[in-house]
Amino acid sequence: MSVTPFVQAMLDPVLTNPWHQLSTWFKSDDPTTFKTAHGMSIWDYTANKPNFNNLFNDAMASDARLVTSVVIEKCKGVFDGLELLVDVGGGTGTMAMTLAKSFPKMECIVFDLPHVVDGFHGSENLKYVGGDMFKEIPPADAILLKWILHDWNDEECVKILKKCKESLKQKDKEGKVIIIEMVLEIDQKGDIAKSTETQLFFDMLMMVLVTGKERNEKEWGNLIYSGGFGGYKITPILEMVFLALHDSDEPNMKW
Ligand SMILES: C[S@@+](CC[C@H](N)C(=O)[O-])C[C@H]1O[C@@H](n2cnc3c(N)ncnc32)[C@H](O)[C@@H]1O
Repeated sequence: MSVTPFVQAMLDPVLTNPWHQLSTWFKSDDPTTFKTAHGMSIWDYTANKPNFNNLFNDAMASDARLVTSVVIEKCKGVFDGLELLVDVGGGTGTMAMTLAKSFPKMECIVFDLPHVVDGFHGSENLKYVGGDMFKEIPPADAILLKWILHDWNDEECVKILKKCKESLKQKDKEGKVIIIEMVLEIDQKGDIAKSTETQLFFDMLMMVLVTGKERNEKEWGNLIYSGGFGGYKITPILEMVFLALHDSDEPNMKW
């Protein structure tokens, strides 16, 4: 399992140039340093530059390979019994493919921007659907958001979570949103945790490339409740944290 594609993408001039524009960005009204450097958002850039689109999607896929196996090993119960899961912003489907194989009774939909999923073919229980998560998410009884919310500011995240809630409501049963993200941590003695340096680097990366940020538990809680969800449970995996939300007012989630 190699994360070389991830490192290659991070070191590509398209992603390193924005770091050199910080002072210009600071004096401008641009939402991101990426926009100052390239004149458009990273998502418009991937739509317009097929080579970069491939590089970025391969980077995400290599990271997904690493995380998926751990998620399935440690959190199998989260997926047990689900009938239809939509991986929102699921890229080229690395995570959903593994989930579809591991849970053959569960239908999986990879939902992403059309230029990301165009040309991909699914299998018996895996489908690719192109669309915009700010407009409509296909109906599901579970929604997966892996490395999605950290790309967006609070207002945008609340919009995404409300769209998730609408999608879950269209199915006749209680649903859940499964979020794979990091939670910024400070340990019980008030010292910074081992992974804090990496987490803070990712926080800066989000500031440079997109409108998002990394969040601590309190910030996650605020987002989750503002998105209309009544409870959540956090399960640590690797240096990341696995969060699940319940589509109910029940604060004590179980699985
Ligand atoms: C950081 S990547 C995460 C990809 C994948 N979930 C993973 O962890 O490997 C964010 C994804 O969100 C997708 N995305 C961005 N804006 C979107 C939108 N409006 N609707 C659907 N997907 C979107 C991007 O195309 C990209 O695949």
